[in-house]
Amino acid sequence: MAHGVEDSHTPTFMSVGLYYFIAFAGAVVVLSLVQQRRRQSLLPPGPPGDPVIGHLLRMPSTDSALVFHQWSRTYGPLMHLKVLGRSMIILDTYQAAVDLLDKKGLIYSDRPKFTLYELLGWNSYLAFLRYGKQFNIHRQMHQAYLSRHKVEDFKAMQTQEARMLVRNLMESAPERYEKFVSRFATGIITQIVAGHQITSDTDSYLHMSNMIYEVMAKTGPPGSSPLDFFPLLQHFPPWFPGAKHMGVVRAWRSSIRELYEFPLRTVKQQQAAGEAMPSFILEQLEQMKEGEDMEELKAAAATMFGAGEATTWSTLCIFILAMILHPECQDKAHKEIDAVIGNLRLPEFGDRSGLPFVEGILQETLRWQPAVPLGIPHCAVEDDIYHGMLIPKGSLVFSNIKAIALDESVYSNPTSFYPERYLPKPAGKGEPNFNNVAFGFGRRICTGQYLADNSLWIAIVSILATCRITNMMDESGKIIVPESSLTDGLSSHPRDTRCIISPRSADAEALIMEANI
Ligand code: HEM
Repeated sequence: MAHGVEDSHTPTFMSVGLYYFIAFAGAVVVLSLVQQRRRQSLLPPGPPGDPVIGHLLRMPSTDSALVFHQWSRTYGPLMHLKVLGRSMIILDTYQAAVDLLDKKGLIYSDRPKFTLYELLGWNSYLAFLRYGKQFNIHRQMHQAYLSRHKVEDFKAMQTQEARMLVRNLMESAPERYEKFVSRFATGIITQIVAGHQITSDTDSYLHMSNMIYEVMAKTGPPGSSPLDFFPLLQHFPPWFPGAKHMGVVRAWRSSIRELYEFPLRTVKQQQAAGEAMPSFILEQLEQMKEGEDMEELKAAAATMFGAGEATTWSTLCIFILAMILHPECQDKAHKEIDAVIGNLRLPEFGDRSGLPFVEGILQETLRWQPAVPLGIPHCAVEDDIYHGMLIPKGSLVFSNIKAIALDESVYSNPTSFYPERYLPKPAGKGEPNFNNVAFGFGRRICTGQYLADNSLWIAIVSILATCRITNMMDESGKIIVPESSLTDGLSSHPRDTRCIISPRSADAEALIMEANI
């Protein structure tokens, strides 16, 4: 072979490099496949999914929390689902929720990006904020005004509102009961947030709360819209498969913005006229400096409305449903109230510790049909290992509150409504109260829990002390027994609460009608 002429079989520097590169790339691919396999094998168990789309087509269209709980019976307390490449982890037991969301708050306090809620204009609602500086500001504002200590100041107002609720129920036709319960829930929030008392059906705040209920009912559990998994769908018309929630966005977005603007605008006008009542907004305005940005305050106030009304309203409607179905519980509550309070006065907060059965009714209402059955998803900010299982960074982590309520190892006969279960043994079963579950977990636990607890208790005890809730009859005189099923939304609501609410006695009626409200 002549010098300087390359043998075509001798590898050149370039081709050697190419071999090395191909070998290296191959090794990387193999290694990442091995690693992916290993990660897959570490994921919590879950039902089989489809290629690429995962469990998208298998997601339940109703009763998601219950369906997930049924699946968890096969796959265990930590279940993994995947939708369009995104991991979802469903926590089926109290222990798993506490171990992850409470004890590992640094990892599990974020929220995922909720594309649907962003499109609706709810992106700066505390409940949907990512974990960070803005979250800390909003959370601090809420906690300071709704702390266990501060909510003591609202008890007198809540008692008044509860008595007004009972008077309205006694005087109104059955088809208006739910409206008055909603007015009670909204009325408490408007007084706290804006110092505004609702006195008529045409109140602007009632109109706004109806809008929120409607939007919540039409958009399913949080984080479950196809838009959340596939944001490109926002560019498609509502008739396009998966894009139906764009119809809700288009119809309601501008009205939702009004919930941000209206409360602050009105309180500022009242403040200028020297007529503003004490409220969250007024207190914040008084602490703010001239020219300070108002957006955070608007969002924090709007969140209180959004998060506080529908949940309280739905829980009280669940109580009414439970009472229709369980007259024996009403009888026991009546006996307890008569023995402790008598029939010469109405209940007050000071009576609470003396009424353990009524307390059981409240706890059982929260447990029997939780109003927020899947909580609001948390998001893992880094990979985590729990009992040898991998929870990948970015996973949506749901605490299945409904499943925890149905845990037979904690609650005997869990589907039955049985307030005695909370009484200490031997009178009851000494089972744990549910208010440490119903309001969620960790650093994202409900900021309104103490306020809500008081609103629910005073409404429930006031109704029980003065009214009897009975079945309605149809035209043929047959008793209507409502089904105990709930809608599937950010908060769930009973589908049927048809009943008759009437005064328990002439004395009870007189007490309510003569109360100084
Ligand atoms: C019966 C009534 C209520 C129930 C059952 C309820 C339940 C819940 C649940 C389950 C969560 C999710 C917690 C988590 O992520 O782990 C939550 C969050 C929240 N709730 Fe409530 N809630 C009620 C009433 C209220 C009220 C009256 C307010 C305020 C006035 C309120 C404000 C909030 C806020 C701001 C969040 C989000 C907290 C955050 O993301 O940091 N809630 N609630």
